[in-house]
Amino acid sequence: MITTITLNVSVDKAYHINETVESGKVIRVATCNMTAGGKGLNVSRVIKMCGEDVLATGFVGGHTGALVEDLLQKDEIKSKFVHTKGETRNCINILDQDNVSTEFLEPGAPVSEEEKNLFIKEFDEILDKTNVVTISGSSPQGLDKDIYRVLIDMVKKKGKKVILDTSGELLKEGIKACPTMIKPNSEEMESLLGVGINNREEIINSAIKLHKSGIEIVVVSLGGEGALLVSEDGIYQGKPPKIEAVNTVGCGDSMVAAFAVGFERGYSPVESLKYAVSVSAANALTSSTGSFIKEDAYKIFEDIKIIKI
Ligand SMILES: Nc1ncnc2c1ncn2[C@@H]1O[C@H](COP(=O)(O)OP(=O)(O)OP(=O)(O)O)[C@@H](O)[C@H]1O
Ligand SMILES: O=P(O)(O)OC[C@@]1(O)O[C@H](CO)[C@@H](O)[C@@H]1O
Repeated sequence: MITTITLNVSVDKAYHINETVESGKVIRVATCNMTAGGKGLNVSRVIKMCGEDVLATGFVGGHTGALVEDLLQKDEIKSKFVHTKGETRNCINILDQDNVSTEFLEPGAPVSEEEKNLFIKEFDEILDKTNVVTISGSSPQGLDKDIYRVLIDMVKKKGKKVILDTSGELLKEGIKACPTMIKPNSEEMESLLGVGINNREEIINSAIKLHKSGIEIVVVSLGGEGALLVSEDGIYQGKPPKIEAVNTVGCGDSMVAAFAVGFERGYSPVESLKYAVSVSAANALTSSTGSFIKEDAYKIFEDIKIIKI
C-alpha cells in the first residue's frame, strides 16, 4: 500500500471564467470544479487512478474537513485523518479564457501539539502496512519546520521508501533525513541550494549535488520539457510530445503519484520516469486538478523520448 501525507488539506475550487483576471472587476464564474486538495490529496487521487491501493493521511477539521472526507469517499480513496479543532482551508484556482491560472492559497488552521502527537502515533502504526510514503505540500500553522524530517526518519527506520515534495524551509529541513526521492522544480532547487540556476547545465549540476548529498533519486520537473532524473543508474531526461495543456495545476503531484506507483510496482528509476512523464503530461490535458484520462497517458507514453545525458 502507498500512504500519502497531506498536513495542509484544502477544498480546491477551480473557477473557469470567460475573461481575464483584473483587479477591481466583478467576475462571474462560468463553471466550478471542486476537489479534495492540498498537494498530497491530488497525489492520492492519481495513485488511485493508476490502480494502486492508497491511504490518505493528515489533518482535517470542521465542515470543510468533512467535505474533504466525503469527496475522497466518492473517489473510493481510503483515509485516516486526525480531526482538528481548526477548520480546513479552501484554495482557489482561477482559469481564464486562455487557460492562464491564478491561484489563491489560504493558510491552514493551526494544529495543536496534542493533534500533532496523535498524528505521529497513528502514522507509526500505519507504516507497518505501507511500502511507500509520499509527503507533499505546505504545512499548517502550529507545526515546526522540521516536521517532515521527523516523519522521514520514522519511514526510513522501518525500511520503507519516501518521496518528499515541498519547498522552502520544509524542504531544507526535510532533506537532512535523506528521503528516497525529491521532486523540486528549478526555482525550488535555486532556493534550496542558494544559487541561481539559469540553464540546463546548472540544473543538471544542482541535481547531481543533491543526489551526492545522499538522496537516492532526484527528479527535477521541467514543465513542458518533461523531467530530469539523477540516480545511481545515471542521468536521464524524459521528454513528452508537444501537447495543448488545459490545466497544469497538479502536474507535479501527478508526477509524484506515478513515481510512488513505480516504487510500489518495482519499476527501475528510468521506467518510473517514463511512466511519470506520461501521467503528469496527461494531467495537463484535463481541466480537473490531479486527474488524467488513461488513454491520454497511453498515447503520450508511446511518444516520450528518454534521453541519456
Ligand atoms: N505543458 C506541459 N506539457 C507536457 N507535460 C507537462 C506540461 N506541464 C507539465 N507537464 C508534466 O508535468 C510534470 C510536472 O510539471 P511542472 O514541471 O509544472 O511541475 P511543478 O512545477 O513541480 O508543478 P507543481 O507546481 O504542480 O508542483 C512535468 O515534469 C511534465 O512531465
Ligand atoms: O499548500 P500546498 O499544499 O503546498 O499547495 C496547495 C495547492 O496549490 O497545490 C496543489 C497543486 O499542486 C493545488 O491543488 C493546491 O491548491
